[in-house]
Amino acid sequence: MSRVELTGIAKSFDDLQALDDVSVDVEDGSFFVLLGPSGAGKTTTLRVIAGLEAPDVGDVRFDGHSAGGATPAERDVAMVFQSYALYPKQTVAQNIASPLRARNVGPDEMQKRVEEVATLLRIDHLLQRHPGQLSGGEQQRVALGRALVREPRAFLMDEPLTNLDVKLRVEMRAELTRLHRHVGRTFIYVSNDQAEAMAMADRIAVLHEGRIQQVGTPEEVYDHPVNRFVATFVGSSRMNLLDCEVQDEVLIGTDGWRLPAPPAALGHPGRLQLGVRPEDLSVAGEGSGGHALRGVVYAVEPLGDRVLLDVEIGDTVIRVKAAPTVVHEVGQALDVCVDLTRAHLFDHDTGLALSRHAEPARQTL
Ligand SMILES: Nc1ncnc2c1ncn2[C@@H]1O[C@H](COP(=O)(O)OP(=O)(O)OP(=O)(O)O)[C@@H](O)[C@H]1O
Repeated sequence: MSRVELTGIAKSFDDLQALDDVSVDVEDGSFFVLLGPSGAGKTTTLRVIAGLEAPDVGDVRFDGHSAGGATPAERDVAMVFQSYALYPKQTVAQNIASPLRARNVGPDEMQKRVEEVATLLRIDHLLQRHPGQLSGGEQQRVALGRALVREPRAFLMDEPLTNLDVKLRVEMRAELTRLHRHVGRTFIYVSNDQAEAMAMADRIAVLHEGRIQQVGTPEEVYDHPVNRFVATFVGSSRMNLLDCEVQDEVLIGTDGWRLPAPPAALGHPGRLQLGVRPEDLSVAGEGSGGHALRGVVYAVEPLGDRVLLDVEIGDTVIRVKAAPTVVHEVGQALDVCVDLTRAHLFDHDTGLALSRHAEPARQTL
């Protein structure tokens, strides 16, 4: 059992507020990702959970009991870092066994547990090697093995895949989710890579400048971002933002375009931003209908299964994921169709989403 709750955590380093009123509830056995850019406060949050950093304000609870002044060892959590921190002079088997040696586990039991963990991580053939004889991915598995062998109540992982090459990262993502299902323990995983978070998490907490922006399933943060930061941080291609305002049930773009105003925009005075993901845009005449923006192709990036088009709409360049079947050329004029049922609206000044998901337009222009 290990439910981890943070309530109203604040932490400052001198005059820098690293965490501000951070509250999250991590369910027992879930794969919870703390996602945010560099400096957002992710590692500090993990260190507060581990007991390596004392919060100025707030409480950490494990299964409903306050961790108070409990030491890291008393909290019984295992940390895995991006640097593997293996003992270079010890074999893989000795490295994995090191937490058990510290707990005076007998040699037979120790060997059995090390072999079980090594089999699970598919490094059982490497047990007699030293870390210097291993690839980065294998070293990371040994570091995971050392955390797994003690069967802690929760695993805290701080960007453990950062040092691996892209292919290995993707492979290890799948390994970690398999491992999580197998051990059934709580994983709290820090990442600045939204794709990693989307692929692995049961739930994601998006952190920015020390504050939790949103907590939800990957689908919730992707489809219903609560503000512009979450909307643009989550997604492999950045969400397009177009400045506009609403007049008489029409969204009027600063760049001169007009679209039917989604209900959420009606009656909202002042400046807005229309947010549309590249996959919710298409080139007119390529199959999908919708309301169109007139533009000129600025750049073309073929990806094989899709073509990324940068299109100038007035002074704004937006990105469109287009079908690869039609050839597009720089300078070509075209109409970009907007799927308004998938569009988002933000208050220009506060960045807050007007509605969590805009409804289909009420009128057709
Ligand atoms: N011991 C410390 N002393 C002073 N400032 C610190 C300390 N630890 C963290 N900070 C500052 O607190 C802020 C949050 O740091 P933290 O390491 O938690 O961010 P992060 O989201 O994990 O970033 P990264 O992805 O770069 O590791 C940063 O501005 C950082 O410089």
